Amino acid sequence: MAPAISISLNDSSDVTDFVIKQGHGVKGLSERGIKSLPEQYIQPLEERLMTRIEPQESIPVIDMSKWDDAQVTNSICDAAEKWGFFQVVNHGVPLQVLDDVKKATYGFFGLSAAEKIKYSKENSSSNNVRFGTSFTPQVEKALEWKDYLSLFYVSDEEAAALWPPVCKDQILEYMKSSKFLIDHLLQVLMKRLNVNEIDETKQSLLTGSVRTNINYYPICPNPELTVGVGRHSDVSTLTVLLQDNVGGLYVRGNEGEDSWIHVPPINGAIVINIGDALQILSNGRYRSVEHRVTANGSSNRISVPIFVNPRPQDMIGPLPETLANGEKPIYKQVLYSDYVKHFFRKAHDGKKTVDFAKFTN
Ligand SMILES: CC(C)(COP(=O)(O)OP(=O)(O)OC[C@H]1O[C@@H](n2cnc3c(N)ncnc32)[C@H](O)[C@@H]1OP(=O)(O)O)[C@@H](O)C(=O)NCCC(=O)NCCSC(=O)/C=C/c1ccc(O)cc1
Ligand SMILES: O=C(O)CCC(=O)C(=O)O
Ligand SMILES: [Fe+2]
Repeated sequence: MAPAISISLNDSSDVTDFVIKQGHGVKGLSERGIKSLPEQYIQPLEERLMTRIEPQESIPVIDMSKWDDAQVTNSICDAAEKWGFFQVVNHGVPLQVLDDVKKATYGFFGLSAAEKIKYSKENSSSNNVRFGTSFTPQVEKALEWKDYLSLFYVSDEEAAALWPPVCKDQILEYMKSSKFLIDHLLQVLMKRLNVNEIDETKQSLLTGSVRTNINYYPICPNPELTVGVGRHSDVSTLTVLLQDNVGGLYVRGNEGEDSWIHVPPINGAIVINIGDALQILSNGRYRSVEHRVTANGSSNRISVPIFVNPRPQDMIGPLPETLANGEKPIYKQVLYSDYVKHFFRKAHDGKKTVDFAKFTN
């Protein structure tokens, strides 16, 4: 553990300097043993309280061993319509690959601040590699208790040149081993929308670009006052999310106001969630559901989401097949990179991002 250094926690600009400018992240604050949460991390009450946690509810866990079984494919589509979230087991991604990427995540965040800061927005030689903290600290009124590294995949060559050597191979392997699962899930989901053939254009809309994040949520001195990640829905088509065994991910449930369901860690399982792009492409049939991560007072937590997305230059809107029976389009056509920029330009704001793509009469 790093030696104690004196930072004045009453002075929020010192904290910002230490966490953001020097690259220590909230992990650095946590490891310095701070006893109370710096004020800029204190979230408004309504963002930290979950008035109704449904202990008896859970999102579906789908055994993928019989890939093509109608029961399996139906439960995938049903889950995407009802919950927007499910877990998969026997998914074909080797458990060793999952273990390796978790270890590599610890490897990256275990680097010194001086090493990690090389990948910050200010220092990174490419926009495709970014180490950061919270979500968009420049615009957030209250910060989130999370550090991350975000990697936008262009090619193996670029990854070899730009991604941190300590985690590059393991992340690439995880992305590659998940490809079959991703393609299969999307094929199944498309079939219910009467899309029977995924041509090149559709392939691009569904899987044209991939961004993988590694997230680190260090032990927090006052977990009840802040959040790991605030309420948001992903802007992806779908997200393949690996979590460790700590827990703390909550998904908005269907039982009225402020109902939340915990996503329990299951060894070897992968969480799948529908993102805004697929909600838009399916004209609202598949749901991109709000989720959040609590801060934890006793354990560090990591997660590794693969965001499968349209390409930035794609126009997204309801697929023609979803409108074939006269259904009215809920969403207009939007340029995907405009949509993503809109998401990153503001603090987390629940499900509001998708309004950007809604017809406003
Ligand atoms: C619109 C992008 C992201 C960037 O466009 P660009 O025109 O090349 O411009 P920049 O790379 O300079 O980034 C534009 C802005 O996007 C923001 N940004 C660019 N990536 C990032 C970044 N990973 N992090 C946080 N700001 C960023 C960043 O704010 C930046 O603003 P600026 O402050 O002016 O540099 C473009 O690369 C793009 O469309 N990528 C394809 C798809 C993509 O990455 N999709 C996102 C999937 S991520 C997702 O679903 C959920 C993510 C998430 C993440 C954290 C959470 O807490 C919760 C959820
Ligand atoms: O850490 C998690 O389990 C979820 C993180 C998340 O929602 C995200 O990165 O979009
Ligand atoms: Fe998310």
